[in-house]
Amino acid sequence: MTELSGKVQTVLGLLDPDQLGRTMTHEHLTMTFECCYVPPPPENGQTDKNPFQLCHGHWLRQNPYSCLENLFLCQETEAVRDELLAYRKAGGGSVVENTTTGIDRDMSTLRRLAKETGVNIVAGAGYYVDCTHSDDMRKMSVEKLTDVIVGEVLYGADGTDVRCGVIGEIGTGWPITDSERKVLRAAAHAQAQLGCPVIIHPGRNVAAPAEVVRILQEAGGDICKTVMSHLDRTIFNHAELLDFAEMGSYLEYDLFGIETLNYVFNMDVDMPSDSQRINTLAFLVKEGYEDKIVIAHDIHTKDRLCKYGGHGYSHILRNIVPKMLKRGISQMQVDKILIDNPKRWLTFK
Ligand SMILES: CC(=O)NCCS(=O)(=O)O
Repeated sequence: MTELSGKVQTVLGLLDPDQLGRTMTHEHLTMTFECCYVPPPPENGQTDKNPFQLCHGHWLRQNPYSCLENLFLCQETEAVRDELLAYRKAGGGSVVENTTTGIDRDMSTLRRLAKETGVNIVAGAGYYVDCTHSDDMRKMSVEKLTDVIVGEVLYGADGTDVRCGVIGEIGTGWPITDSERKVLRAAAHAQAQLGCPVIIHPGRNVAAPAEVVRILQEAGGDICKTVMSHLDRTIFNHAELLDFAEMGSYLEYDLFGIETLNYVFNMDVDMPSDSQRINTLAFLVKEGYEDKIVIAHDIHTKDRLCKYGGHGYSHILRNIVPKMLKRGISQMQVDKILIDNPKRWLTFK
């Protein structure tokens, strides 16, 4: 037992879990995604020059990673602040901010956003995918990495006294690299010490989520307190999805609002539409997993903000929930997905 037991840790301090309200479990409020820039496809004519005009809106939404300027969400703090205020008005209470080391976590900005908007913000500890790992960090042992992660939760991250309340998103690719394996083991060790929530970014392969769970389990991680993100672009077949669900993690559908034709990070993947995501949620509910589902938008590029004609942080509350109800998910089940499941996950043991 620590002083964290039974509490949620936000960037403004400890919170009674009942205060969380509706919670998006996977968002970014300030980050850079430069590491994932993809040069514009030569065949479609559009360049990435001056893309933030209405006439280029469709191109930008179809090629979000091919415009460098689009990858700097960190330049939009004022717009994000306004959108968080709108999120509160729409009935939102809390947001888990998944930016970890490697994609420019900014603890002071998170604290400011929480103070100015009244939205509870839970920040993430640990490291993003291999290509963002520094030389220094690659030399660290699992024990040293564990100490760093534990320190970010207990004392504060990036030289500030602002504390993280969740480990992740811990980034992994496919195949999982040696450095990513070390970070996964460190995350599991830190979780075993702290009794805290963990959230994983799996590689873009159907086998990736289960492989991550096996690594965490072997290192003493608590799978029941772990969220597997991005299942929308990772596991498609219903039988394979049920096999993975059996392993016991939370199942996160967190790309609501993304409806691209070509998923440039894995062209074999057909990115689902929001309607297809809702049908998958209805399927999981029917199969008895209503206590394991969490959802979000994972906003990580500028084009998804309302300022640029995007859906913003309130899309799920405004548009997705009404359609979930129409597709046979009850209000009680919606409340589990938006309130009870995030609360259980985020509460320290
Ligand atoms: C910030 C981040 O990692 N987002 C995930 C994008 S992905 O296309 O689902 O991998």
